[in-house]
Amino acid sequence: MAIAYPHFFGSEKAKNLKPSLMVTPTPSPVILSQDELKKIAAYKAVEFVESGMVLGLGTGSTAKHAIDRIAELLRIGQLKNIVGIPTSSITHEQAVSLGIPLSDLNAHPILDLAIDGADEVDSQMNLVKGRGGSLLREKMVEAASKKFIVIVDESKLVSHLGGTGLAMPVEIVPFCWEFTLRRLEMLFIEAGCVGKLRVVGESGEPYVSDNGNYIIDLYFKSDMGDLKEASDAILRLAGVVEHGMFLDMATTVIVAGKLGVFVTNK
Ligand SMILES: O=C[C@H](O)[C@H](O)[C@H](O)COP(=O)(O)O
Repeated sequence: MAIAYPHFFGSEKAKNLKPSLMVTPTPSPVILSQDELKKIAAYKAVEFVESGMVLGLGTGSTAKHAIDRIAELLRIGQLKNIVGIPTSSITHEQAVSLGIPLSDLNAHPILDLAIDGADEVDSQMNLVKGRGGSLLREKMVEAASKKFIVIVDESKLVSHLGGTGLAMPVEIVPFCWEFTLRRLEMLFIEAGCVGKLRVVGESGEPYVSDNGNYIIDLYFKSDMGDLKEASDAILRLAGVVEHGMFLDMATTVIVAGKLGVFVTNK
């Protein structure tokens, strides 16, 4: 057994986690692309899917591989009677095109398992999600799942959330969005927080989520502090719908990297 990424899942901070098991060594000296690593993690996660499950279907380039694999196993009869709950319109479209039977949280308020990617994973299995804009539906579906497997390539591992200089997304209502953006920045003034309205490409037009909302991407110059306090403070702001920190939600993280595939459970 090998401890995966000792500075993350083997660290003092992570002692509530079961040691990671390296389940598959990556064939050496093959150099795998990031997308190939995402696919390896996704396929490993699908090994946990059983016939008859109600499944949360994540969003993004990693989750897409998992959905392709689930559809393939359904087609060849290795999986049966799966019901998928999609976390975005794009995942809904992908699943429909692959013939995966779908439903929603109204009909299935408790899911057996959700599988999704992440933008950042820390040593406590806390996540940043939503750089693809789907954080709200993802959080609703994944919070309703008995198990939530996160699938990432090793580039997503971070020592603390928001510390990569990359975005921590917050979904807000469009009404007076600049006001909400300033309030968000004020919350984290000591961390040098700068908020930017997400726009579509070069158009300058606001990106609109599946729920008709805008996304503010928060960038931090230094640590945003206690994550639970940060989460509560963001959610207390009127105008905020949800944020992309997924705290204490993942039950398993599957990391594919240069050394192999590692599965860590809570
Ligand atoms: O909104 C997007 C989702 O949270 C994705 O799961 C996340 O951005 C990771 O995406 P990817 O697998 O493409 O890196």
